[in-house]
Amino acid sequence: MKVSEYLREYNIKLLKSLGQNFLTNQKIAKEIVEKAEIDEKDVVLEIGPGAGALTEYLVLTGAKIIAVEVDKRLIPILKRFNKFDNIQIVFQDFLKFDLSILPKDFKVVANIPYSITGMILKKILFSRFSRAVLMVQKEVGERLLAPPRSDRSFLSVVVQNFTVAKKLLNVSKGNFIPQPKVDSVVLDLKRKKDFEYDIGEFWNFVSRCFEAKRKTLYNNLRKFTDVGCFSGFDLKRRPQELENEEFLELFERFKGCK
Ligand SMILES: C[S@@+](CC[C@H](N)C(=O)[O-])C[C@H]1O[C@@H](n2cnc3c(N)ncnc32)[C@H](O)[C@@H]1O
Repeated sequence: MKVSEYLREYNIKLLKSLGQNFLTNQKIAKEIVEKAEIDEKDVVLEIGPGAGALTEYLVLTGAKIIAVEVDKRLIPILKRFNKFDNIQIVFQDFLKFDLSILPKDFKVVANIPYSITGMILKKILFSRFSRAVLMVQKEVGERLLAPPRSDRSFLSVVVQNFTVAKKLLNVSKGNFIPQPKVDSVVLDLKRKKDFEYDIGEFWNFVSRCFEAKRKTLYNNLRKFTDVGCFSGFDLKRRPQELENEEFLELFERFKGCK
């Protein structure tokens, strides 16, 4: 059955507040799962399975799938997966879901609710994931991948230092019901095994460097640390102008100085 038929059969009206734009194009769902290169030894987290568009293909990989969905109205639609013994569907708010129960190096494949993208990303990056294939709003995805000296945020710097990040697919808004206002992209975030810092500390540091994006690094840093720690560094630049590696260097200095 098609996604729209399931929704009609169970009389479910999709909610904007839960970011419920369901993927209707099965070819795209299949392609996303193929590009995630799942094998049967993997444990895969799906956030927000919705009516199961991606789940259909995830379950066929033979991997162990844990799907976390907040909307219990979708139980009758998702119960069709009960016949598979490699999937567990948990009806819970993902933001309250305990990721520490998943084994190290688990993967994430999800078309996430856009209104909580930042919180979802934070939770994934702070976990023991190895790779995340995520559909996000195009503008958000492009900003996450934005290089130095373009319109980027602290999250672009964190994501690009902590993972090898690239775009896998463009997905236009016509492939969803209801149709969202914006297009989407699918990102591939592969954790860098050699990132040697505490992600929480690095996250806080970079976010403070970007606190006032239009101000210089000097002005941002002096609010929380001794700028003397960064001697020899050109602090007259704005945070968007630095290379990713320069943030690692700044962070090293900051830690050494504390
Ligand atoms: C963009 S839809 C994607 C649905 C489906 N995966 C697809 O591709 O068609 C986002 C899904 O996330 C669910 N969702 C929203 N907030 C959530 C939360 N806090 N925890 C878990 N699921 C959530 C929504 O109910 C919805 O099913």
